[in-house]
Amino acid sequence: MKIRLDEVVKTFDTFRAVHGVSLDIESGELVALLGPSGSGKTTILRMVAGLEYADGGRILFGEQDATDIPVRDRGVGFVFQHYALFPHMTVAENIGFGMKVSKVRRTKAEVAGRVADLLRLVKLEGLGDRFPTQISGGQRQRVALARALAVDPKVLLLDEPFGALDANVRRDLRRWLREIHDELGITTLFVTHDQEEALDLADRVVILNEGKIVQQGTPEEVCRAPATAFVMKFLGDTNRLRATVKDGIASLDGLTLDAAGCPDGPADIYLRPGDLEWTSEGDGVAATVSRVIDRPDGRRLSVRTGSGETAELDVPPETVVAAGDRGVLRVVRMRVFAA
Ligand SMILES: Nc1ncnc2c1ncn2[C@@H]1O[C@H](COP(=O)(O)OP(=O)(O)OP(=O)(O)O)[C@@H](O)[C@H]1O
Repeated sequence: MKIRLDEVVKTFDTFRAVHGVSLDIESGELVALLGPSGSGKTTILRMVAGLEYADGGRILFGEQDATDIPVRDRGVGFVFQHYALFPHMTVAENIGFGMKVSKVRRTKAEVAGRVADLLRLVKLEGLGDRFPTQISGGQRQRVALARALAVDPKVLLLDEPFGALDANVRRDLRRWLREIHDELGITTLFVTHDQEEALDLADRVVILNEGKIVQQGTPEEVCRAPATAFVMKFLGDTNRLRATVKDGIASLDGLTLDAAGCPDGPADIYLRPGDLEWTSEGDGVAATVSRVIDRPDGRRLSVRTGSGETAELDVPPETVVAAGDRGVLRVVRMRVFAA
């Protein structure tokens, strides 16, 4: 099922939470809505679900205007952050619940067969008789997904489904969700404020800020060519160094860098920790190491430049360096935006 949002607007009292959002989600695509808290992600998801009405623009399911389709006929499955499993029902009863209340009539044996298939799909065979309090948080979210899938949704909506789980469980669950998505091919809209999760999971990432889409593209596109300083900062660790641009050339502590397309005047140079190299001499920005932080996969240096700005960069684990060392920051790649 293809979904189209066309200039969708949502206002709560006087506060505009969504400002004319247009977005196409292709059939079978997994799209992540990514943005900071309050950027309108959940509101957009709720409008697609029919739990909230847009007060401007249109939402289309296929060719049909969604406002003409009652919520229960939209064929939407949901999973929310806080597992809304029924505590007094077993795992199997939770998964089967939607089928029992559905318009599609199924015999007891059909429901039981489908529940068994879903338990296998979400790798919870043997746990059907447990109650939600007798399984882990990650297992509960898998039950919630099985319950959402039980009624053969055409669209799957997931709102921070792994938000309450610890980092390792989250990583496992998102890889697993991706596998399930690849197997079933259901059009999926996934809300998260976690960049790593969005980039790891989605075919396409839609980045929101203050109720507007600021950029959308494949993970590769948004990582390689962030459209604005906001996207650059939001997608991961960055250093910002102040520079001046004149005729497409940025000057930074005596170093000149290509800034084609950036208007003359003050500018910010953004560099990720992996965009800088540490050398003892050569072309670059002179700096002094203020701190070395050891990590399993390398060493992170905090440095201070000659003009007093700070930056962080990563060096291989075997690099011999200590606080107080002087050296040069070599710029491997960078982005420049007008300040
Ligand atoms: N029912 C409501 N009444 C009034 N304001 C609301 C309502 N729902 C959401 N908002 C406001 O709309 C804005 C967008 O909220 P929304 O929940 O969509 O953001 P979000 O990006 O999902 O944030 P989070 O990651 O914190 O869940 C926020 O400023 C929020 O306070």
